[in-house]
Amino acid sequence: MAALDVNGIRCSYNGKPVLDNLSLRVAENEIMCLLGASGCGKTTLLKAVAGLLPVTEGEIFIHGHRVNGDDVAVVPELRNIGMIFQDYALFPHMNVASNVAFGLQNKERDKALIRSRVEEALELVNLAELGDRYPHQLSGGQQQRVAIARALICRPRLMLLDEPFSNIDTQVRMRLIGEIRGLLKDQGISAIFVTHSKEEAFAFSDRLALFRAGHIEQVGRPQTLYQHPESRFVADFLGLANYVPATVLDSRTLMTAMGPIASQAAIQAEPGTPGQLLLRPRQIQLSLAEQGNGRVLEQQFLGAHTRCLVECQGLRLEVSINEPLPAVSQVSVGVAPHALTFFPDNRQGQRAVA
Ligand SMILES: Nc1ncnc2c1ncn2[C@@H]1O[C@H](COP(=O)(O)OP(=O)(O)OP(=O)(O)O)[C@@H](O)[C@H]1O
Repeated sequence: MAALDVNGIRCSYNGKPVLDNLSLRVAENEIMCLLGASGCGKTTLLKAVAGLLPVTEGEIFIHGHRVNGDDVAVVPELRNIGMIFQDYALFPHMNVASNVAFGLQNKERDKALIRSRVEEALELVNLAELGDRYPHQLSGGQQQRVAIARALICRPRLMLLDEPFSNIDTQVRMRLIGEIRGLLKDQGISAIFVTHSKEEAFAFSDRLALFRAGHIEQVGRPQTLYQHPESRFVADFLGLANYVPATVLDSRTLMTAMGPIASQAAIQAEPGTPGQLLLRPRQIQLSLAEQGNGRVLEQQFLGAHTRCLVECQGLRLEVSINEPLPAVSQVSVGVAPHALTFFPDNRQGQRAVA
């Protein structure tokens, strides 16, 4: 059974539609990321799932139970959902333990039980020692952990996180993301996580849904979307993309200005079809060669890798290499063996075929 099933929902604000016939399924113990530009409807979907916004059409099931509709309208507090927001929303006048206990106090009267559940939740987020502190005495990362402990104390089976890491500085962010991901996995909690940042989406999610103006453009594993986007919109959103004009030679080969390029998977287009080959900066290989077909125009050493702008047969290619090359280099430009992604020119919306 899925943790969440959203079937063809529509939501609007003041009569203006924001989500249009949107469907999404989240499996048990899966972390799904909603990624997309500002205003495309990510938070609106979270609100609809949480029951904070009416759904005008469609169905929402949480762990198999329908939660919306004329005859069933499950209120937010009965949906067994934990929610975490960007601004942590901690009460400044309450210490950490009281902030964490807050979620449970409406549901539970046994004070000893509440105390032990607070301890358990604080231990899970590595804050066991800080129960007496107040929010202003904590770092951003620690405040976010308190917010997570407060959501965990009610033992939700589905967690909704709306840009939970955007106020955390970059040094701490990736570590916190790894920790929270591990925690959700250990506790068997499914999650939906909203972000603008593709790095966060890649690091945190099992699958990601890329939004575009109220609908989902593509959903799948982060690596699949990055390496095999179904549209140029997805390709461009997820990172730097080179497009090399190409023509299908046969089901395994494209002809380009750089010569024939072999694909490790079949290309689903007729021989002779013109289009664009997608090459990520890491999929292009350079080797120093005096008679090479390329020339390095620009280089930027960026620490973990070097960005290189290369001119090759009239094309300008963004390439990512480990170490900088000697200045004014002539290079031979090749393509790392992989299953090529090809966008035929005549397809509507430039859908990919391989
Ligand atoms: N309460 C509201 N009343 C009217 N319009 C709203 C309201 N909340 C959101 N909207 C509009 O609905 C659209 C979707 O908003 P939503 O908050 O879901 O986007 P988002 O993808 O989460 O954006 P962001 O990444 O900036 O948070 C936007 O055009 C927004 O202006």
